[in-house]
Amino acid sequence: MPPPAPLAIRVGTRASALALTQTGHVAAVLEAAPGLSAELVRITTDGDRLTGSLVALGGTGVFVTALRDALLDGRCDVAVHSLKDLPTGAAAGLVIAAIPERADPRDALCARDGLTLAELPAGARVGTGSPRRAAQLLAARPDLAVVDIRGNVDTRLRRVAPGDLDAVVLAAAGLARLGRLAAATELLDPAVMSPAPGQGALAVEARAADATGAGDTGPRSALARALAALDHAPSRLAVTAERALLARLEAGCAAPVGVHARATAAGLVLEAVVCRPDGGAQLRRSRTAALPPEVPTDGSVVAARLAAAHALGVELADVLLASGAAALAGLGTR
Ligand SMILES: NCc1[nH]cc(CCC(=O)O)c1CC(=O)O
Repeated sequence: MPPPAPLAIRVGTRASALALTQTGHVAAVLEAAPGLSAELVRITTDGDRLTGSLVALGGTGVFVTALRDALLDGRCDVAVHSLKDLPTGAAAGLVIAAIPERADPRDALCARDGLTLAELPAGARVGTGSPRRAAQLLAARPDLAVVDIRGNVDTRLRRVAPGDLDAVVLAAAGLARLGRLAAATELLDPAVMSPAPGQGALAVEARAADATGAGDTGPRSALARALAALDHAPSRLAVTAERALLARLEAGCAAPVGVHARATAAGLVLEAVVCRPDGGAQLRRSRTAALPPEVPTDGSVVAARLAAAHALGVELADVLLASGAAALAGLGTR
């Protein structure tokens, strides 16, 4: 008998250069899995169509709602998102089936003439559309003029030009995926510029029914197995803590909140900042959780480690809330 035709997986993606690069990586992994082939399905989201500032668009979900709708009505089988654009609230019927190995979560300063943040002249004009980046820039350098910008990575990089901006701040991961990391003049220390929750990570979303059953033998389980193999446990652990903090703070991706999780010998260290939008005040706090020792093959240990990471995010959020984070950053009011 000839081998069965591969199961064709339709991979939903936004059509930006960054999204196509990210999705291409995931599609290539699925294509290489036994029994699968992959094709891209381009979906236009509100975040691509509308040109207002991100804050005015309402923040949460502008880049993902159309992709989720396409998954739910069967126009695609998996959808690839930048995890930091994915709202923390669960979508009924969908799961984050894989979080591939995370790239560098840091933000990058892309300045003229190779300048670093400390070297920018007084009053320099720095572009970002992110309240989180704006507030931390101003906290580090109150003399800077922060300019609200939008657009894809290349559009933003082009704004660094005589008579326009002296610098922009972009995610290092996005620059790297586009082959533009050379434009970075400084990778900003998270102690100065705490990244967005989940920055640098991708989320592969799928219908719950397709992502379970990795142990079965039917054709559908080939997808479940491939997604499980694509998942990177340390990355999922880190972003679980970061997103638990974001959810507990009731902060969207447009909130002036930064957080960064890293694994150390002592356990998972979570460091977060909540800023007043003008950068005039910020709360920086950190907590560490000792995790149960890793046993990758034991599902209950994996679940216990994720639960501990989630609890760490909630705990650190509560520390911040007890210190006045909600009033400082205007959380829960949008
Ligand atoms: N909101 C836009 C967006 N979503 C994900 C990335 C970069 C890649 C990543 O963080 O994974 C970017 C661009 C940027 O912030 O510079």
